[in-house]
Amino acid sequence: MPNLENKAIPDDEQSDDTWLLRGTDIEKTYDSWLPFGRTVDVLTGATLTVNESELVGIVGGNGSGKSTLMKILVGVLDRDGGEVKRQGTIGWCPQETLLYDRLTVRETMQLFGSGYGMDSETIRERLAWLADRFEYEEYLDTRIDHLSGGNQQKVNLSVALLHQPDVLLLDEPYTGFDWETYQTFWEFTDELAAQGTAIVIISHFVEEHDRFDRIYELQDGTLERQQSGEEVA
Ligand SMILES: Nc1ncnc2c1ncn2[C@@H]1O[C@H](COP(=O)(O)OP(=O)(O)OP(=O)(O)O)[C@@H](O)[C@H]1O
Repeated sequence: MPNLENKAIPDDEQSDDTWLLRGTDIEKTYDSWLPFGRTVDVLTGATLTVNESELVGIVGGNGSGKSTLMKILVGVLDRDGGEVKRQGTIGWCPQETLLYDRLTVRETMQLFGSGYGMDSETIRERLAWLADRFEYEEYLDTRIDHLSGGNQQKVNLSVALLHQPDVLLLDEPYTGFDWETYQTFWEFTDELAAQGTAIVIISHFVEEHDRFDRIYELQDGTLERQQSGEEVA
């Protein structure tokens, strides 16, 4: 295990009382299941801190390990080395929708909501609010496998938002959104950040970069801090 005690954290990320998510020296190798198959060293010491009210972007080429890192930060994938610390509740929107085809949208939210420990009335109210905001009220009794890809993605995102988590981890959450929904998404994330939510988004588009407080590029298994759009301007 790496020596975590001596790991330097840049000054602007040190604020001990406001951090909600910290990953330090995260390492991950995928072993091949085949006898002579290739092992992939995806993460070799990735470090980041996300504070309250921050919108942090993670960029990087295809296969650089962004989804792997996010799964480790969420806690759904084991790491080989390093440390992850979380404060508060987590909401995760995976790149591939993790929904049950045969459930309706309403049943999906009841299922995840009760998993989060929410009561039925709170789930109903929150779903009504999200469905109105992302404009899918007419599909609440439609089965997931009968929804369009964009509407499935809205439900996937809503599952992450349902319990109003303290930390949101979103893996390209707007894939398939139409322009209006895409704009709603960014307005909404700005509102959440203003209310104190810490948000991490895996992003591919350069045009989005000035929306972030901080951007990290994942390259060769580690995270390098990039200049955000505002800092460049
Ligand atoms: N379960 C797995 N077993 C073996 N290798 C894997 C597994 N999951 C991912 N990989 C490999 O790990 C590397 C990183 O994958 P990952 O999905 O984390 O990258 P990414 O940056 O999110 O890619 P993209 O931008 O294309 O979504 C890739 O080479 C991928 O093939």
